[in-house]
Amino acid sequence: MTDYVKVGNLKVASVLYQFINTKVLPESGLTSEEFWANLETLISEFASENKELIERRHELQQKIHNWHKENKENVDFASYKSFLQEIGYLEPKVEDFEITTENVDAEIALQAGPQLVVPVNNARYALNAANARWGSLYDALYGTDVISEDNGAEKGKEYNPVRGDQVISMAKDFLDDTVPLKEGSHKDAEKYSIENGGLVVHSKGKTTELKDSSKLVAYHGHPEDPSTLLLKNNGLHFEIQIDREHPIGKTDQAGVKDVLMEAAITTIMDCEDSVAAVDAEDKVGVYQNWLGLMRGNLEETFSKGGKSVTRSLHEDRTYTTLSGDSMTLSGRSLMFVRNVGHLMTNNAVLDSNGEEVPEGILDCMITSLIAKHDLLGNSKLNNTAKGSIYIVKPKMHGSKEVAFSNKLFARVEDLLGLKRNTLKIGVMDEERRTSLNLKACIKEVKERVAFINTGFLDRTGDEMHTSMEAGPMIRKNDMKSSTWLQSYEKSNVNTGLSCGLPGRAQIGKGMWAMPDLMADMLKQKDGQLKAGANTAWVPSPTAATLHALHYHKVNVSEVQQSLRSSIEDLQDQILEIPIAKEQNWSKEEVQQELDNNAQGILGYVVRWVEHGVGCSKVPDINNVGLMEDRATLRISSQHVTNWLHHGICTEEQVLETLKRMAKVVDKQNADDPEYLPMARDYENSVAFQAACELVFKGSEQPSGYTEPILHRRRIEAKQKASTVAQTK
Ligand SMILES: CC(=O)SCCNC(=O)CCNC(=O)[C@H](O)C(C)(C)COP(=O)(O)OP(=O)(O)OC[C@H]1O[C@@H](n2cnc3c(N)ncnc32)[C@H](O)[C@@H]1OP(=O)(O)O
Ligand SMILES: O=CC(=O)O
Ligand SMILES: [Mg+2]
Repeated sequence: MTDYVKVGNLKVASVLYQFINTKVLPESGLTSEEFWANLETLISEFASENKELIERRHELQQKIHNWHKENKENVDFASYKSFLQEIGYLEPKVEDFEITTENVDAEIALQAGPQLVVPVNNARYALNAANARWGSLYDALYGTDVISEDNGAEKGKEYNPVRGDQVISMAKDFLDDTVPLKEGSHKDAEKYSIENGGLVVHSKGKTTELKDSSKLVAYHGHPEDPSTLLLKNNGLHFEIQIDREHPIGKTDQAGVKDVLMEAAITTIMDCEDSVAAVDAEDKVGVYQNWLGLMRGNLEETFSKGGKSVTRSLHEDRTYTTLSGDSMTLSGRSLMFVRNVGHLMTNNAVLDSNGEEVPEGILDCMITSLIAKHDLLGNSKLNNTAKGSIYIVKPKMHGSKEVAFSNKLFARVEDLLGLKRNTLKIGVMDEERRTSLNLKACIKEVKERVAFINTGFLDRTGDEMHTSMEAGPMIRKNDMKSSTWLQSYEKSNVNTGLSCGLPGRAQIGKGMWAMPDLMADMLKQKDGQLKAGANTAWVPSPTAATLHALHYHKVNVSEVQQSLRSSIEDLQDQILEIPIAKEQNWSKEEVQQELDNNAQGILGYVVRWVEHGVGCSKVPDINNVGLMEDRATLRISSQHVTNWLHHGICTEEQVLETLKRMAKVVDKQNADDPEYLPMARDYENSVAFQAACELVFKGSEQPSGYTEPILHRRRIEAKQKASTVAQTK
């Protein structure tokens, strides 16, 4: 049971009330009385409109379901499109305009580079993410499958010089590609020095220089024997680190011990899909880490490799420039915070009618208040240099919902004493109604937009749910090459370019969801840059370091410039529904699809519901660990629902599959002493029942979202665990 304090006409969970009053409000410029009164004002002004927007989603969805039911035999594209226009799902075209966002930090406006996402309630990971601005290339290559373990290059327990040599060779290839020498290769370098303000590379009794001398920016140590060389290419820095005493440096003829890459330029501290926060207590867990990041004092102590480690935020990095001045680069990734969307409510605050308030409104007010500390200089480690607060807003449907966020942000600015447009917005383009009307959406936030990003995972879930009645969908893995998805990705870039985002805001692309397949990522993820994105999501710091290599190869601003000449309207292609033209799947293929979906759903849900873990690496049926979050769950559950709905499989078959896969997932978790096996008692396993509900009641879920079921089931599991604890 949650304890509440009555504050004005609100009831505020005691745990939140205490946290805000004692930890957040001091030094924020607001008194407790002001803050809670302002929150009440905000809720009274915005909660009912928020509700209406959700009802509007439902109303449009019902009309679309009905249209498909009535037009099953006879799907005529022109009449489908005019129907969508009539109901307001497709919005009127918008005149050309350009965004005018100001005071955007260089990491967003100017630098192209990786964007890391992390569940903010995990302090260990969140700190690691903030510090992932800089990452060791040697470690990233050595520790991943980028270097194969064949021919004596296995990782093993001790350092393996065969593998190490391959790492060093790859890193030097990177140097030759990025900062080539006038003559010869970095592989032959015997000594680096700085003479007359330029890099001199000594090799075999001769010297050479950089082809482009401007790429050397600064250094550490003595010019004749530097310990660090700071270089810059395509707007991104990296360091060649030299130490002849170091175990690796000792083996290198030039003493190079590592190449340190500027990696996660920006990080999204996530309160949304990678987090399980269902009540006041959980929300405080989320907010307190964000507070620690914004005040620069977050710390976490944990044990790693048998040792106790305390992790805190890294300091900035200071260098000597070639003219002898001092220069500083940020030691940390520039942080965004992702709020939740408009859908959910939370029991952390109850309104005057005793109803839970919209969680998105609460997030906006509290995460902004917390970030105000950064603007006030209350942190020893600054986030923004431009006085901005960066909020990612997910899962908005169409321009009215974006306009609502804009209005909400402006009101929060007033209530917190922040200048207009301090709160910048990152618009996730991850719902069909937003992709189709993106220009109108951007227009609503044209003075505060700091990014658009194709969240293709949620977007795929929405694609399937919106057209649930149109027919059975193609297989999940075929979605990536389907017309709608490719056109949506292109259209997002086109729209971003035509609305003048370059130089002011990011055009971003989605997550690499296979955290262990780094060799594949290295081969493929530059495709997002070639398609015009100046940032793309990675799941881990290691992935950020490796993905940074792509930005050195591809000059995104040149790509964006060249794409401007081929901007076209792709709305009709985006509207192409990915239903299977022929349903000639073999029995085995159907079963394989179900097995894979069921394994992913159960593997993720069991940790969400029973342990409150919002993002997990879950093996698929080929034993590849996949990053699963609520968006990937939305896809898998909606896919099963869709095939069930259209008779591609039966209810018995799905239940049998879920039960069989529950045993597989139980086995995968057998080493965890806290784990509650699902197969022991399917009926009473809250996680198993949640998974069943997600697929068997999938058509009824708003936009196919998984949050309503996950939250309810997590609350149930928490209550069950506390009853068990009390009876012990
Ligand atoms: C559709 C969407 O909305 S996508 C956005 C939401 N998704 C995300 O935020 C993905 C975030 N990623 C993660 O949570 C994790 O990488 C997972 C769950 C996918 C895998 O986690 P694990 O199985 O623990 O990874 P693994 O064991 O390989 O690595 C753990 C190490 O990497 C670090 N790490 C992994 N992911 C991250 C991350 N995103 N940020 C910072 N550090 C990370 C951990 O801190 C840990 O290092 P440490 O021991 O020094 O603390
Ligand atoms: O939020 C990202 C997505 O792909 O969904
Ligand atoms: Mg998403």
